[in-house]
Amino acid sequence: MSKYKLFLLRHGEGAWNKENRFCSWVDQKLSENGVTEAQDCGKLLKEQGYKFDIVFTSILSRSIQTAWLVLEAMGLEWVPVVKAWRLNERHYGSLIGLNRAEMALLHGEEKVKLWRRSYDITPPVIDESHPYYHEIYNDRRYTTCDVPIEKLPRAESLKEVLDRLLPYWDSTIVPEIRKERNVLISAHGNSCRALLKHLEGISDEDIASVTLPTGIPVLLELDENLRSVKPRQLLGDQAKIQAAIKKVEDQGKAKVKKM
Ligand SMILES: O=C(O)[C@@H](COP(=O)(O)O)OP(=O)(O)O
Repeated sequence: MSKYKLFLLRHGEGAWNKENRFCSWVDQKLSENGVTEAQDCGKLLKEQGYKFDIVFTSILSRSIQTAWLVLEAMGLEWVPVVKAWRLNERHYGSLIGLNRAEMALLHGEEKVKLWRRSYDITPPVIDESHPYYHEIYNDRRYTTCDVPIEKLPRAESLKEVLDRLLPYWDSTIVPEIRKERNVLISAHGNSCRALLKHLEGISDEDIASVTLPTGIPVLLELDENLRSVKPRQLLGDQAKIQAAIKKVEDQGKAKVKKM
């Protein structure tokens, strides 16, 4: 029986989503389109009569900005926004900054699909020679985490995302849900996929075909044990949502650059 409702949201389109680059722990703001997506998401939730008592985000700007825009559109600016690195996007290691279509040309679409969607394959780690290494690990936000900077990930599989996210889910988010607070998690494609895998009991194989578009609220209905009891609902125009999912999937296709 459905006892609790929970919303997951992948942030609105970010600048590097648009450029088809692996963004991961690089802190990019929303694109103009991403701002509109987040505002539209808030309007839709308001129209449908939903309210939030607390919002959880990662410590990456695109998820925080999305939460703010959603709350503003709902007239709920006063609602607390709680941030944690444990909701950050998956750490894509040395793939960070690279263009997916170019990687598909170089390494093949299958390899890029494995990197992006397999459950337990960790991409190559980032090291100090990587152009974004210092930008990430010298960022003051990472001194605020519950683990020291040197222990923070250097690359993660989806499984490793779930391993670092679950303790936070259990200790901090679950108690709010059990208090019957209306919770929104504004996070990322892969941190939301990891949580979905856990809540819906999706197999290691089947999670590969779950793709989330930007700016679309995902409604989950959970039972007493916080397990999903109904198929997830992606709210909004279903044809547009399917097209947006296909667009994300196609980001990993090899495209020959026009001369
Ligand atoms: O890191 C990124 O570039 C994307 C996910 O990339 P894919 O797994 O879809 O390749 O994360 P998000 O935009 O949700 O923060």
